[in-house]
Amino acid sequence: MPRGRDDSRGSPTGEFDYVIVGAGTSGSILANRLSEDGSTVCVLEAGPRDLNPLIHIPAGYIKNIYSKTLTWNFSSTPSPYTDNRSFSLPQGRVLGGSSSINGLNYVRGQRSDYDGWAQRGNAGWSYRDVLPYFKRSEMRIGPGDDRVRGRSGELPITDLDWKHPICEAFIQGAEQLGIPRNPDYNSGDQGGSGYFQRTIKNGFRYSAARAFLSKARKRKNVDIRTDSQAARIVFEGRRALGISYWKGGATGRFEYVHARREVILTAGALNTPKLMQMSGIGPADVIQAIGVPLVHELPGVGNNLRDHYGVRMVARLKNIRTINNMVQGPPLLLEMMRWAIGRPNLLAVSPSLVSLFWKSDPALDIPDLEYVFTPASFREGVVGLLDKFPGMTLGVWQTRPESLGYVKARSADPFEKPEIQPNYFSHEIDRRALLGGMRAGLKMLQTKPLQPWLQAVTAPAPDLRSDDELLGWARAKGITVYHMIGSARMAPQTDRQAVVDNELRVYGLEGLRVCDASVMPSMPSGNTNAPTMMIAEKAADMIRGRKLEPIDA
Ligand SMILES: Cc1cc2nc3c(=O)[nH]c(=O)nc-3n(C[C@H](O)[C@H](O)[C@H](O)COP(=O)(O)OP(=O)(O)OC[C@H]3O[C@@H](n4cnc5c(N)ncnc54)[C@H](O)[C@@H]3O)c2cc1C
Repeated sequence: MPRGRDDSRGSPTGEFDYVIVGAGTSGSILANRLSEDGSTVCVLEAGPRDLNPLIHIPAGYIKNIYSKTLTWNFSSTPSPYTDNRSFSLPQGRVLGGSSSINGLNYVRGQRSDYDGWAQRGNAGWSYRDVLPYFKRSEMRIGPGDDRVRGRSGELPITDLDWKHPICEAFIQGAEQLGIPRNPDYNSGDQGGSGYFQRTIKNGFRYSAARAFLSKARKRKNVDIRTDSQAARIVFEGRRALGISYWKGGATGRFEYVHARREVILTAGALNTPKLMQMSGIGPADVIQAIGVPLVHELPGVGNNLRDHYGVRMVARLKNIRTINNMVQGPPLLLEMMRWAIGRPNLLAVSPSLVSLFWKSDPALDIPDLEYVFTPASFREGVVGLLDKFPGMTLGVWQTRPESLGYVKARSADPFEKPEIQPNYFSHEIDRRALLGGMRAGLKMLQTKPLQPWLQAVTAPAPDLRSDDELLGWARAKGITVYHMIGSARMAPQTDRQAVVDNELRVYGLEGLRVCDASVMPSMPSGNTNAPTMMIAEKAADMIRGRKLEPIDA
């Protein structure tokens, strides 16, 4: 019988109060919080344990995002808006999920992101409501206003300790363009530039698994099952009863775990909608096409997928050593030694060092662009290899994209990859914003403080400066920023695309919630790990019938 069409549930392997599918950013937090009071929790994770040392050394990022074993190896369907290119879309497939392979930058977004979620009918998700949940996870090490920053959570957030003159010159140059320094872009007031805050402490990456799951793992009431890939949510009528899954891959054992209270989906914005569709929840045509019985029609499952789409502008430098020259050959040994003795070093930095949030149009009242700056540059057309000469890179993306994509299961086989169409750059607003971002970025790369070292801007090439040329370059060279969200959208039931209510319960069904990046109603203005953590923290309280007091700050 083909995989996934097997009507049996699989061999029973016990029952728990909660069954969580996916031990990534959100699943790790939920496992930790839900087991605090003695409730029993089973966590199913398709990937392996996080034993690979490159997960834990921040510089390992550059290898692991291309790992065949630690990611899902997904790629996008080509689209004419991005010159019919297919994008590699890595998602973590290991304990910690994408937080084990991500770029380590901690960014909460803007006050108006969450106020916007509430205004669109999602009561309880305004900035004042979500702020206590951002704070609860966080162990901020460094300056910050304690009204908005957490000090006693599980996740260390540190400042960059490795400095480079080009970074300072870039920030000074931005100041000369009227973009102020911002001492804390996570304070609720995002505009300006400064250094990224990172999920790194003492030279090590703090994935959600390291920060949260490691605590849950020590409890007897928690069972973490790796190499266990959910194949189907099992229903009795409209109630989710448990999960059928493959232990040990496609040739392994087919098993079933029962949930006494709830099944919680935290498989990420690509796998959660795929699992729902394979379980008969989603758009009727998609369910019919994959040949599984329709359990509940929800047209929004898999739709409303958003991601950030950005470009990397590059300049060649002279008379200075940049990261390019410091991590190739013998200088790398020096950095390794510095890492080993706990001195500031290049193995313990996030891939992007300087942050800058600004506006694509001066008429806007809040930033709509995120810039990431690093004194390093990649070889043109070569994945993951740095230039041999000194260089600097300024990436930019529009923070709140309007382009909408989708995810569709291609069959009922859990091991078949889904069709993913992000539709990057398909919306005019996105193209206008990125054009403004490129124009401002080119100025930022050529300010007076950078002149002593600047040789030439090499990408986009100097002969590409008209609107059409820059947009053409962005279409041809743009990249994913790996921030998939929105494919199981939280919205009031009056919205035809709504998948979950404001307590993250799946509409029309019982005992089933989605608590990961899929539920975001719109893109927060920044990277998505911190907002996903906030969602999981809040979900844990909703499930337990608790609530932290809102904070007015
Ligand atoms: C390369 C990369 C770089 C990034 N950089 C940053 C950054 O610098 N800062 C930032 O804030 N954000 C960043 N992000 C985004 C951020 O990491 C994600 O938004 C966040 O981790 C999403 O959390 P999640 O819980 O929704 O999903 P994930 O963390 O991806 O977790 C999903 C988990 O579910 C498991 N799973 C999936 N399907 C199944 C199944 N059927 N059965 C069992 N288990 C399953 C997966 O293996 C995975 O472990 C980056 C992401 C990537 C991929």
